[in-house]
Amino acid sequence: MRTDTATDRHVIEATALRRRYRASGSKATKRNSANTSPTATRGFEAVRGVSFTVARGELFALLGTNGAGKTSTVELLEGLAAPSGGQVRVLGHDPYLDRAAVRPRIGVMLQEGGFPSDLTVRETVRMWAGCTTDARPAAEALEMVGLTGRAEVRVKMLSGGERRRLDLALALLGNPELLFLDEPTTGLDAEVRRETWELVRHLRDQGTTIVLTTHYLDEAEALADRLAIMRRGRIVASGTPAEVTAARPARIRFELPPAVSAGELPLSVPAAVHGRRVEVRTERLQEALTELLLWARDKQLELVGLDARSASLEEAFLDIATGEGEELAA
Ligand SMILES: Nc1ncnc2c1ncn2[C@@H]1O[C@H](COP(=O)(O)OP(=O)(O)OP(=O)(O)O)[C@@H](O)[C@H]1O
Repeated sequence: MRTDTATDRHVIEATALRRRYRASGSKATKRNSANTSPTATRGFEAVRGVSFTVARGELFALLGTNGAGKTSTVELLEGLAAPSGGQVRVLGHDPYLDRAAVRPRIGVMLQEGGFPSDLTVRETVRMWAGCTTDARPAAEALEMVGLTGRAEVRVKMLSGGERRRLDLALALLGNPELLFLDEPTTGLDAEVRRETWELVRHLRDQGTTIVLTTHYLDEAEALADRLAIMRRGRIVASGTPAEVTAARPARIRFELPPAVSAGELPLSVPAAVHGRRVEVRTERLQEALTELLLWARDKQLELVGLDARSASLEEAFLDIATGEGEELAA
């Protein structure tokens, strides 16, 4: 019986987490990687004091450019490596030291599953099920990811997208409370991507806590309850997708009406004019838009191509994750 209410609320608690890759030959290795760069041989701190929590039933996305430290962080949560500093609790346990307690309760979808390619899909799932506590039936796992019709096909004959779905089926076998999805839709076509999103939403709605790393910002925007953006080993922005984008200016675009010059636009709306295209960037979208529309009505002008929208997560991400300036607060 679990009595710890903080644990019930927070499936993951990471506090000032650090991870340093030591010089070559150390035990601190990263899965699927054999980094022999000079940086790696000198030792390199990939995670530099990261703190966050993930609540039960929440879908939390970890974003960042290549090399930001996402995989290095997630591996600490999965118990694949010990942190070099800070603390991590997963389902109330240290995932590295208490791996036996944590592992049966989590599902991990790796970036590259790496299973024997001569086995069929069904054989692969059965083999994996043999290593999984209370595995769900193979047929059920395949049905969930839409691979039922491919059960007798050898893994080496699968497309890249089908392999990702097989990876997902394996991660779901143990009916995990906590699911780690590492770029789950890479290589999937648009339709299968949407189906995967539906499955992920369904799992979340059933109460599965999900940690997602992805390079697709529309995926994070569509799925995440909360997200964190990493840059150079630190979390530089976090919150709901709406909170992360709210701090970024919205934009309004339209065609400058004929017989109107740029100088005649309402002054309190600072606008950039390129040819006849007008673009307004503003942190007060509603106010600026109202002012513009009232001005247009007053002048009886039609604003052709009018398009007003809040910043997308993609715009916010590019601003935040690739920014070269001072580090933003987490
Ligand atoms: N085994 C290793 N030894 C030394 N440095 C490493 C090792 N593995 C990763 N790194 C470095 O740690 C940093 C973070 O890498 P990590 O893979 O965690 O980033 P990421 O955000 O997951 O990137 P990606 O989106 O490309 O998967 C990178 O600079 C990387 O080169």
